Amino acid sequence: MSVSDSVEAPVTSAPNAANAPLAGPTEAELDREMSIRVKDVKVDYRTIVNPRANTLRHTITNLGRKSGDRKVRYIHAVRGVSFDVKHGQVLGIIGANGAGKSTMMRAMAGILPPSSGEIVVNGRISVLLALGVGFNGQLSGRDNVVLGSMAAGLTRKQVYERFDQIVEWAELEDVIDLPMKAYSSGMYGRLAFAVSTHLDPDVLLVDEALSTGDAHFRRKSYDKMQELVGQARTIVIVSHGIAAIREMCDDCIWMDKGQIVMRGKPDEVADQYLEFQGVPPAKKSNAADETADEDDDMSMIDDSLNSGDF
Ligand SMILES: Nc1ncnc2c1ncn2[C@@H]1O[C@H](COP(=O)(O)OP(=O)(O)OP(=O)(O)O)[C@@H](O)[C@H]1O
Repeated sequence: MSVSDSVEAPVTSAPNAANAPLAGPTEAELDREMSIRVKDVKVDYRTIVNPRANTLRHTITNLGRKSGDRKVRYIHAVRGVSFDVKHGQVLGIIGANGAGKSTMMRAMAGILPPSSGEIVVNGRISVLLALGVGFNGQLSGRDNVVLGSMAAGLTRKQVYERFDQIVEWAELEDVIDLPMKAYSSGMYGRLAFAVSTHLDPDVLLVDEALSTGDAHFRRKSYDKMQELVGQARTIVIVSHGIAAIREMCDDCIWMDKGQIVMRGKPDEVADQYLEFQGVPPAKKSNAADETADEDDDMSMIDDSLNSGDF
């Protein structure tokens, strides 16, 4: 007979610390423990629409004129999204066009303030976005590397220590002193990728930037990402390249119409998402080459988008 069979616990109405349910971490503890916390975040864009400008004739005859009956319209891009990301987790965010993925990334990067809710990020962030935030085309590649790295929190000394490594990785030694407006979009993307991945970030946010450059650089970028994944950094990747999400991420969120539809293992979430999209079952592939059927069309679209986005 075991001790637990022979001895009955005293029945008491007094609170018993041993029997009390274990209290989970408090909000404040989670804020410190997690790498990223997104708490009931909403992001709205404010746009101006002219309700009368809905005909081609009206548009042409009133081109350049200000119309008196313009209306403000709010686009609810992110509608009450909550999730936590642990240190070292690699989270993929997938979803259809306009689902709110990039808006969510911009909010996490601190570029776009949420309309409501809260975002907590612990550690130094490095952001690699296909759209918008980038280098100054009037400045040389060299100046942009220095300014971009310092803006991300590196000291002048740290920047100089890493400078050669960054330029060498991007293979842009010959053009580093040219103004960046003279760079091709692929060259621009290579330098952006090199800077953001050589900053030793605690948190790396990558939005549709894995398909930058030619085949050689895709492979290089993929290898660099794998290296960062191996270093247990927290990484959030937004991509239409489902093969890359499957291979690199250990967690995945599917967003639609500004909300989270599903969160789970990348394979499970990706399969559900593709089924919802009416895409045939996934074929395992090498993400570096993005040869999967499910990705081919999307990476071509990404390419064309990336080419003009910097
Ligand atoms: N600057 C902006 N001003 C107004 N509306 C915007 C702006 N940027 C995005 N939106 C709108 O917000 C919604 C979410 O857009 P977002 O770019 O976050 O989607 P996404 O999931 O990243 O899409 P995609 O896969 O096409 O890149 C869309 O309805 C879009 O039209």
